[in-house]
Amino acid sequence: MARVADARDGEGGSELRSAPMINDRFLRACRREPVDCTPIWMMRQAGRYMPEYRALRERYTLLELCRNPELATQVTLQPLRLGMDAAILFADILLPLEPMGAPFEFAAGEGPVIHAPVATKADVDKLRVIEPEEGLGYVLDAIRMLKKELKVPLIGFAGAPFTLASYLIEGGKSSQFAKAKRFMYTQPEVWNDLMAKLSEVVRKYLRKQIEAGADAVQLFDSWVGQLSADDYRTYVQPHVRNILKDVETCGVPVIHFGTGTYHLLEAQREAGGTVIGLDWRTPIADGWAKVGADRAVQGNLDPITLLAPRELAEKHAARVLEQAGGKNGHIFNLGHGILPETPVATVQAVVDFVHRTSSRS
Ligand SMILES: Cc1c2[nH]c(c1CCC(=O)O)Cc1[nH]c(c(CCC(=O)O)c1C)Cc1[nH]c(c(CCC(=O)O)c1C)Cc1[nH]c(c(C)c1CCC(=O)O)C2
Repeated sequence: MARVADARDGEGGSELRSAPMINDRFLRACRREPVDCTPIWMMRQAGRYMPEYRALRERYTLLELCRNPELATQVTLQPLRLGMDAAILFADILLPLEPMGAPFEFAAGEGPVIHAPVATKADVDKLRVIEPEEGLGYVLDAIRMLKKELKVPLIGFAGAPFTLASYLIEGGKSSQFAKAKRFMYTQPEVWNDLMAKLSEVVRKYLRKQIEAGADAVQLFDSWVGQLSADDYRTYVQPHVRNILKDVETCGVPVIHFGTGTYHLLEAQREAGGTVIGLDWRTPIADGWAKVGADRAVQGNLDPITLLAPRELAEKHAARVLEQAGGKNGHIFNLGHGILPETPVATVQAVVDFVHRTSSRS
């Protein structure tokens, strides 16, 4: 742990400010060390499927929850009653866009809406490469607050440049990413500038999250599976590599996540990451073979199986564990975020099932 503490805090006081960590099986698995049982957490584990989250959302908007460190702390802690082995900071990948000069809102039923989507070189030139304290200090405050409370590791995160650029250019959610890809093909130099600016912000932001106390960080490249392997290597990989190679020197695990990425796993591995995320389309054993035995893997239950009868969800969870083969270096997770209509009882059942059936003792 000394390595982690050193990298984390220039003031040398982070360990004193933190509550003692009692359960570190998530961090051990990230480092491919032996564990007493397979650790589990779930992407979007704090969210609308939980009644206590919905109750808070009646009083506050999503952005209000994110921007208030006390509320963000409270929401981050909510799912831990289900026995998760890690907490993920409550925030959103889009938060850096506003201080960079691209304000947005979450419109009911529509997802994010960027007020002025990026279309031209002038739009890219206007975006500011901010320092994280400038405009994102509330996220760092929430991390410091959480570290006083937590008995499990805290995961910080950021969006990867392709996924952020796709929201900026599309103006919101998209299915084919036609605007973003057209931009990439028709204005490759401007694309490169945009990716470089986003990467620099993300690199600094992840470093600051680690300094504030994050025990691991995850880079969400949720939509990068839309690209061919060639295009990934040309237009995206150098930027992701710049982020990951730098952040890896902080000494905490870095999780590199995407969906629909079976064809990209080798290229993602080259770009970096202590742990590579796999979605449910990729059998863990196949994905792990592509990613290499020197990396840990995270995944990959289909989130929709949590809407099935509990026994079936458990059967799918058993299959994930079986494919991971009880090897060191598997972190159980969903292949993507949990759906709002998921029954809490099924989440609880799967967490208990994974702990019970993967027990090494
Ligand atoms: C693409 C992306 C976003 N945000 C995020 C991603 C990458 C992961 C992924 O692919 O799902 C990441 C994210 N967003 C949120 C978290 C919190 C931490 C967690 O528990 O995982 C994390 C890690 C809160 C949130 N961010 C959002 C919610 C929905 C909640 C609400 O309205 O209260 C939550 C809990 C809103 C959001 N935020 C985003 C979208 C597209 C939406 C709307 C879609 C939806 O409604 O589910 C952008």
